[in-house]
Amino acid sequence: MCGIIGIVGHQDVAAQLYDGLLVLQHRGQDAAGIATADRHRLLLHKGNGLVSDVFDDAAMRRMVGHVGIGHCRYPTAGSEGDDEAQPFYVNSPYGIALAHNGNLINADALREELFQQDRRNVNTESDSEVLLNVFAHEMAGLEPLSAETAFRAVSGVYRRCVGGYAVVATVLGLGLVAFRDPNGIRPLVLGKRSGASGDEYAVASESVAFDLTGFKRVRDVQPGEAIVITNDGTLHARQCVTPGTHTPCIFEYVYFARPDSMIDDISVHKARMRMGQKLGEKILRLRPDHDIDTVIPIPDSSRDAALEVANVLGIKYREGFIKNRYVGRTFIMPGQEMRAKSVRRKLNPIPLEFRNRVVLLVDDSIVRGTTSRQIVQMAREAGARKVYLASAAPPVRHPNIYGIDMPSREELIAHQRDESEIEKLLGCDWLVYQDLTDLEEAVSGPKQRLEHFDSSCFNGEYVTGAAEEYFERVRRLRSDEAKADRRAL
Ligand SMILES: O=P(O)(O)OC[C@H]1O[C@H](OP(=O)(O)OP(=O)(O)O)[C@H](O)[C@@H]1O
Ligand SMILES: NC(=O)CC[C@H](N)C(=O)O
Ligand SMILES: [Mg+2]
Repeated sequence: MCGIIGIVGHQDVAAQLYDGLLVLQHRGQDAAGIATADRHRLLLHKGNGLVSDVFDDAAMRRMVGHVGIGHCRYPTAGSEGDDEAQPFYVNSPYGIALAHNGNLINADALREELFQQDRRNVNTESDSEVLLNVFAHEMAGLEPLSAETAFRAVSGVYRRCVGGYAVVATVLGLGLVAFRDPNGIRPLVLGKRSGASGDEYAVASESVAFDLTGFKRVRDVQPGEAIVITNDGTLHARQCVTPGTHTPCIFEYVYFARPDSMIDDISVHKARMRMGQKLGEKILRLRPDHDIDTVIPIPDSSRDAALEVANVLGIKYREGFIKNRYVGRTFIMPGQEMRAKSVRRKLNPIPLEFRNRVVLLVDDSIVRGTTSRQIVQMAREAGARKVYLASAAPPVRHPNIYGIDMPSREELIAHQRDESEIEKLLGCDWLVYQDLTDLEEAVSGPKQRLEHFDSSCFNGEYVTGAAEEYFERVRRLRSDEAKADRRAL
């Protein structure tokens, strides 16, 4: 799940893009990049690493221009190489830089089509470079360069690109173009700031990016909608395709997004608290006479839910695991060996919170089981009498194909296993998962703001459709085994 941001201001925007990327860092730790547009040039700096590693003072000083875009990457297609860091750039037409959050599921066919039919070469394995070339091809030949022509080009992208995508692009001589896939699977939000020189606009994956940069959240970009902010700061918006069913990715609320973000007008923090409430109620239904002494969250992402589980059960909430703040998120690391090592480096128990107690550990989700397996073991070694485990999301049984790197069913601990088998594998005394209807209701909230979700990793229903060969191909290219083989080359 990458993070994207775009700003059109009245002064140089690179420093603000940098600040925005810093707070979107949780969405992608592998690579980062910024492109700014001067009057006659696009300036681009990108590379592998955290935002703070990729940019130093010298790099930042070069990045002039009052329009720009930024990206932090969590690879879901192609390689982890720095040539696939984003934004990507094409010089024709006009000079366009583009950054993308999501995944195209027809990238191979498009790549072929671009070469054979549009005479364009995509020089990496990245689906985002494919998307850029489709957009560039659709822009080529449209005159004059204006918001109108950009909207027509985005309509062309919608006709051709299938999958989950939220996109920011800067077009030299025009300004900023941003759009969201027809099902609104990936998030994109619009912000505004009024200054002495007039209004300034920003778009970002999550509203939290605005907090640090002084923008106010205006609204979410709608599924199938494009926004163009021209160099003079004028905002244009257009529905460029008949929207499909709006199915935002439910995993954003479960894990990816920061709790201090609003996505599709829903507070992630509140959604997680409601997940905890529902989960607590389910535990009470299943075990009215439970013997739990303490509820312990698995930091970071489960905290909101765990606190509410404790409230519903009416028992103590204790921080039993201390997180090393210098270790990043383990789930979005590229290889299983690195993920497994990082759990122990990242989390350490406080034994007195475990000794002789019956503990209920709460996590937001169990995907490969890397975290929970080790955490249960740590809780036992720290002296817990019994270790129960609760997941605020249902079992993850299906691959994600819209921008989360869960390519292979075989890597998922819940694949072809029932809950008692998973319980044994994780080594806990009792395992309880949230039900999908409860999760969806928790996110939707009392105002029922959303009716449908992309819950494909839980129920195997893919809103864009996907052929079995696609899953096979993704598994072949992106399983942990395939990635390890590539790294060994
Ligand atoms: O079953 P797994 O494959 O281990 O994946 C699930 C775990 O990974 C994530 O944590 P992560 O460490 O990435 O980030 P966090 O600090 O935000 O919780 C998530 O919150 C779960 O703890
Ligand atoms: N997680 C994402 O949004 C990834 C974007 C793109 N598919 C890449 O791999 O770079
Ligand atoms: Mg976690």
